Amino acid sequence: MAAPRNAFKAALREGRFQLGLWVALGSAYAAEILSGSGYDWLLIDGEHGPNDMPLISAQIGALRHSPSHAMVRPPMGEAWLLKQLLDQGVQTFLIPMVESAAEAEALVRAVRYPPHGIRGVGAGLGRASDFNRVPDYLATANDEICLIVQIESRAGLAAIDEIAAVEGVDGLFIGPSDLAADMGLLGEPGAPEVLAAITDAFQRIKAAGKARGIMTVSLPQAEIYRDLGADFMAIGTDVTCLVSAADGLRRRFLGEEKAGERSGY
Ligand SMILES: O=C(O)C(=O)C[C@H](O)[C@@H](O)CO
Repeated sequence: MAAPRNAFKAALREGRFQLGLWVALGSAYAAEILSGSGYDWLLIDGEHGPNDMPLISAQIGALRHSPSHAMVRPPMGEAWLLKQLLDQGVQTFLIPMVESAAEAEALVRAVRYPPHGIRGVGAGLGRASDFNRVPDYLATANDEICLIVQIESRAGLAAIDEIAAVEGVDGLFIGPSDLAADMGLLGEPGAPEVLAAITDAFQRIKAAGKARGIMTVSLPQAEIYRDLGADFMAIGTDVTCLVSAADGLRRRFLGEEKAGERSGY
């Protein structure tokens, strides 16, 4: 028996668009609720959400048998942290703020067993190997890992061709908010200059044969990114959905807003 098949990675390889949602509430219960909403993938955000290892593990567990694939973004791409997440069963990673091919190569090595990498052997203790019930886990695990690196600075954009050429990087994900901030446009991810940079980045990633990812909380912006050729995209967050629904319900009851007025994302 081999490591579990990574359905998200397979879909990207086959060119099937994957729709996602950001999950930052830090709750396994919320993640389980969202797994019924029909998204192809859910991003458990350890960079900005209040998540630690047990909490991330609980969310991975909640999504384990659901149709929504769990992707995890650790606060940073440290090998020791990736090792723990790998053993908990994380197969798809989104690594923030990658700015060079050397960083990307180190990440590839961090998520692979020797001789291709430096991943430590201990998955028998974790969910990754179904707690040591998957006999061929060690021999097959590398093939099912999907590594997505986030490009969200001018330095990352400058190195994008070299980063995209790294074998073992499956996709490049543009972070419009941080990119805008780095470009001197804090809070303006939809600015024309940022869109021009994203358009150019998408073309370069496509030319390298890698998948193009992005996120937004604006539906009109999502349509623009879709037209630009995004292969996978998150179109909102659990937090913004909750705020929008709760605030909107109260406003509608109080007559401050007509039903549907704030349907938004
Ligand atoms: O820079 C970005 O954009 C991202 O990395 C996504 C964010 O962290 C954020 O917009 C999530 O709401």
